[in-house]
Amino acid sequence: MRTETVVEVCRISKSFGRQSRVLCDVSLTLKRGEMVALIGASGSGKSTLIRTIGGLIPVDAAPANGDGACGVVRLFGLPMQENGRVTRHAKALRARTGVIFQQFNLVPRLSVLTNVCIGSLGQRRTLLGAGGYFAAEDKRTAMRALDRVGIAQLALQRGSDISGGQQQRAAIARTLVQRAELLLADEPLASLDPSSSKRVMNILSDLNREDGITVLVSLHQVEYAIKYCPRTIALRNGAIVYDGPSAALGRDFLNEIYGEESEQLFVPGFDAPAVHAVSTLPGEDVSVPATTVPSLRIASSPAQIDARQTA
Ligand SMILES: Nc1ncnc2c1ncn2[C@@H]1O[C@H](COP(=O)(O)OP(=O)(O)OP(=O)(O)O)[C@@H](O)[C@H]1O
Repeated sequence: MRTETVVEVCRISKSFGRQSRVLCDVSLTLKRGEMVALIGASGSGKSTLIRTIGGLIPVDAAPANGDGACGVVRLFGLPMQENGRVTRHAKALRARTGVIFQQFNLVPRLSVLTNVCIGSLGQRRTLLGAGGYFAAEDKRTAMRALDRVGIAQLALQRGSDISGGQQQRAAIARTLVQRAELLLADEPLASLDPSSSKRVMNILSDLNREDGITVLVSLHQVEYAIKYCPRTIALRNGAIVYDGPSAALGRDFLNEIYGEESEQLFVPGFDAPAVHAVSTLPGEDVSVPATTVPSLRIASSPAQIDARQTA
């Protein structure tokens, strides 16, 4: 049986106003059940790529001369973006896609429970009843989701009164209530301490393995990519410079890709472990000794990357 393609990005570029391009001819494919890290130095285009995949900002229209570019983003086989426009499928596709931002995920003055209940709005065909209250069943579902991410006891606190890590966990709970099949997490660890970061990554990893949710998570620190994500896509100046096993991302290799910028990607004192147990799809575990990873060339064209993905 062929594994379903959940995300297909075909040669997209993105510019803001007259600035030079922030994303340059980016292509990638994510299969159902993958957990993939997106790494890159500050300003490399990680957030922009995640936002274009989520249909939150339009990509540039493909050049009129064709030039081999197609400029399409497809989710679940349907176009989210084409011809420089977000398509009419966007609403339905967004309902299947959870997005977690670096911060400002919660409405501060609403309770954590209500914030999580908001995830159920995409499932509704009708508006909420008078007063905008959620039904008891919605609240029970939200409580189960909060329990799953370990913060059920905070349900009645205001969104503004819980810690950054707890806010990220509440945002993840909301995507559970939403029943998202694809989770796009844009630097969810950006403002968290190491212990909160590990907790958030463990939750994302559990959802990926246990529920088969496809996860694309952008990360500043490569150690989390290596520990939690079997595959990493690396951006530099808006272009993909590597797409392959995270196990290959040793200090030397990153230095080769990024030069001095690679220092931004490590926490001080970090050394890449020699062996990484990684899971490519739910239930499928493989151990990849770093020393046995074939010498990986840095991708210089989408064709090379595609060839590696299908190898
Ligand atoms: N709305 C916008 N208008 C103009 N420029 C933008 C906009 N959004 C992003 N940029 C620019 O695009 C480039 C890439 O930004 P982006 O936020 O995607 O990078 P990033 O890799 O996520 O960075 P960081 O890790 O610091 O969050 C930056 O130079 C940024 O200034």
